[in-house]
Amino acid sequence: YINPKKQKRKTNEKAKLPPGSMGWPSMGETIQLYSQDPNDFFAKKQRRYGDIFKTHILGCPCVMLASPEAARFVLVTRAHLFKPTYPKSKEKMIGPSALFFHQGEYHTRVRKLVQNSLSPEAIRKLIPDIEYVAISALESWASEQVIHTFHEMKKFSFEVGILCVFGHLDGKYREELKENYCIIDKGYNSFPTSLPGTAYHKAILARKRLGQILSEIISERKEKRLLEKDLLGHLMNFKDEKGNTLTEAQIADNIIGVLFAAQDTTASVLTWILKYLHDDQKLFEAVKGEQKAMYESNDGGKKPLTWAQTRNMPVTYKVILESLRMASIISFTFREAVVDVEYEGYLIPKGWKVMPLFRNIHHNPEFFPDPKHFDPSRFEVAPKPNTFMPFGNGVHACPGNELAKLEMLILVHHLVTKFRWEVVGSQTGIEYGPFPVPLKGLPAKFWKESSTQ
Ligand code: HEM
Repeated sequence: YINPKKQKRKTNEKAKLPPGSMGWPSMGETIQLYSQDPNDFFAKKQRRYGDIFKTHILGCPCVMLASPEAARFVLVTRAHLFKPTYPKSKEKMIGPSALFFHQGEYHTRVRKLVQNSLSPEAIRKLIPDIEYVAISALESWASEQVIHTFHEMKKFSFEVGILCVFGHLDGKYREELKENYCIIDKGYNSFPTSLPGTAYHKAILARKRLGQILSEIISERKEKRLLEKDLLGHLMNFKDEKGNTLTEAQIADNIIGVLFAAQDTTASVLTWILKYLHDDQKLFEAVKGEQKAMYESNDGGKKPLTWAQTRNMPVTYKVILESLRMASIISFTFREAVVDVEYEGYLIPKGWKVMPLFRNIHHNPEFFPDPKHFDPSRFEVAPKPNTFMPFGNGVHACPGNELAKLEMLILVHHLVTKFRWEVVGSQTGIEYGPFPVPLKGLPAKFWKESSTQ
């Protein structure tokens, strides 16, 4: 008879830590990570130590995982052994009840509500509204000299986020939300301190204000007894088997969290798409051909796009997938081992962080030949299982992925059928804020195509 508990401990005793260097004990390798392209940092380590290696990041011992199997182990098959982990300052800024900080029953419950409000059935109804937001954005860019593409894309993805969360929200609330989000944006990655006047402190105040605005919106809905099918409606109407509802703070944290998760991510990818299309004329023509055909069949854009049409844009869709792979804007994620875990003979001690390295997997020539080359046709064949995870994997995988793809398709449709654009300046390179975007946010000039013909 073998006692499984003893057996387990024995194996753990034999397991050794993964290879790797821990750097300086206090600062770890943090300085090295931030002083160079983080992907070079990981790629060098991977070449030296293999797919699993240890290091110190932000003062924490950490195991990095660069194989699809290891990422799946942490995010899917053994997800219960690893909890999400974020710096306390970020948790405070977004709100501690937001779903991505949680594991277990509360997470599952809230996630279901978020998923329902972002399901294909829910988002297909938003197509005309998203089209309206996209066209207004494009028209406004065409009336400017030069725009900061990333900033403008952020405005666009925020408006779409608002549509999902609140449906048609009063302009007064929209402006107030935008204003306070901008302040949070500036403070989110700054040094956390309670000193008045600092970007972080201002952001914390703006966060409080966001809570108040949401409270007003909720009161108004309650007064009018509105039963909406948007995310706010789902969260407000929730009742568990015992009749418990969500508190206003839980609702607010989740709404602020979703808007946060939706904005910079989608905006960065859209900025990359514009750069890739701009840099490859043949590709641009192929996308334009596909979209123009649809535009013509919709009476020159008089009829709105249908859900079926958005599901049938194979050329554009592959450009989106390849942009997600190339840019891999979420290069990695963090979890923390809740017990000692053994993987492939290696020990991951309790309390250590683990980081599945999405970007390294997406740029591994074994899964994506010639990985630095932008080639949408590689997606004519489905990638090998678990090698393509731009939206993560498992219990915390992105519930907004269909919406993100839908809004990107819609924006590209209107962009290539009616507008042209030129990137301004000759800078090439990447900026990290913290998601990678083209240098200076891709300054560009837009114009309406008809005015050049
Ligand atoms: C191209 C755009 C986007 C990308 C690349 C992206 C990527 C991701 C990734 C990789 C995760 C998982 C993180 C982890 O496991 O640690 C995630 C989670 C999440 N995303 Fe997205 N996302 C995008 C757009 C959106 C949008 C538009 C929304 C909402 C409208 C959204 C809402 C969320 C939420 C709420 C989570 C947390 C889910 C959970 O913890 O259960 N995302 N996203």
